Amino acid sequence: MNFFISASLAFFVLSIYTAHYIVELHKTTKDSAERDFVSKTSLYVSIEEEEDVSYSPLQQDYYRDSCPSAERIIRKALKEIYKARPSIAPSLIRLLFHDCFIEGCDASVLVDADESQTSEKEAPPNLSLKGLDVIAFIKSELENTCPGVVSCADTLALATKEAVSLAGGPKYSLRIGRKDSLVTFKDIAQRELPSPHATLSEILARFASRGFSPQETVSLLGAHSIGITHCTFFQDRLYNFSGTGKPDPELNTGFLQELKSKCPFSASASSPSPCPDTASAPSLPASDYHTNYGLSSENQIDGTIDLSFNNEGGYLNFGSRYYRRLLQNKGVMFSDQQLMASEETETWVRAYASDPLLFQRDFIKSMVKLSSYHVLTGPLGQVRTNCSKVLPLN
Ligand code: HEM
Ligand SMILES: [Ca+2]
Ligand SMILES: [Ca+2]
Repeated sequence: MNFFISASLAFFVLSIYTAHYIVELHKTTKDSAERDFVSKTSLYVSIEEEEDVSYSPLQQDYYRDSCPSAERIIRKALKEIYKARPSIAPSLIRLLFHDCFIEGCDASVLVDADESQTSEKEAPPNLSLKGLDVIAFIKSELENTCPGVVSCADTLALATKEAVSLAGGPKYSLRIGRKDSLVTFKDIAQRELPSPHATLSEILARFASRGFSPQETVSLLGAHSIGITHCTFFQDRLYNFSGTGKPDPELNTGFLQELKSKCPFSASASSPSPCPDTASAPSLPASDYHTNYGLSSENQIDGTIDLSFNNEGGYLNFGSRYYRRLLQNKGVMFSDQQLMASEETETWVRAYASDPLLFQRDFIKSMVKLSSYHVLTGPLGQVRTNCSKVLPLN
């Protein structure tokens, strides 16, 4: 009797899980090649599911037999690169966000355009991404040791985890076993990545549709306590806010002067056209975009602001200093300062400003959630050998 109940319960749970899995399949397959692939393998999916006893499709020790040194290789490589190029840490964190936010953590953002598809990298919010060269380098190290085993999506998630720690953020562990996509999503990236001109309700809606609460959204934005922002993304706030010809009245006046001196007036900010809904890219020449990832931003046409403000508040204030600046109306982008626009989000800004440990705990949870969002696992997806090239299906 007991056996009968638990057996049917198990069957019930399994069928829900399998059904859910298949719904997910349909949601994620944007491309007919991938759809073909899925229909050929869907039987395999259900068998695979019955054998999978773990709750999450990702696993603790996924490469234990196939590539036991994977995490060590990634950690060592990133540590070396970081010494010569500390800007790699924020660049990877942003790269992970842009990958995971668009159709999940599947390394779709890394794929080059070819005859059959455009590239997500060409979507305007992605034009200023950096660190792709470093993922390619680490992946080639992994290929030397365990060819064809470690996915680009896992490489990016694990390298980002190291980057957070190297940049003074909290340490966390990740489950692994992500697979790489067969397609890229340029149009979705263009439409869905939040703009630096977005209002709070727009920002919260984008994150909510991916299952992130307002609190989780506020905690993730703490990543804006490191790295850089091109002047282009907030210039309108300095010279021509909402077409008024005046600065954003919300902006701290001392900070306004500081920003103006680093981002002198340029014609594009005075243009009467309203801010586009998606982030407009800084006008980096193509050669710069493709080859100069490692060069300092001084070499670029557009000026930049250092978001860490020389590690204001101490090196260990990763995160918290961002919220303290928001309390002083010193958010750099309009979207940053918007976190003060509702009581709920303001409450979390205050909490994280005054309690770095609370921030670290919540940031870890949100980063793990972001790094595991909508992953391809099991027979879905592939393990690319070169992160910028999808492998042919057969
Ligand atoms: C409302 C949501 C967000 C908007 C509008 C936004 C927008 C931007 C923009 C415009 C930049 C400047 C890029 C450049 O000038 O090259 C930037 C930088 C950055 N963003 Fe975000 N972002 C958002 C959320 C996030 C999240 C959730 C994370 C990570 C968890 C993140 C991590 C970063 C990092 C680390 C940088 C610095 C990049 C570097 O120095 O290379 N952002 N963001
Ligand atoms: Ca993706
Ligand atoms: Ca997906």
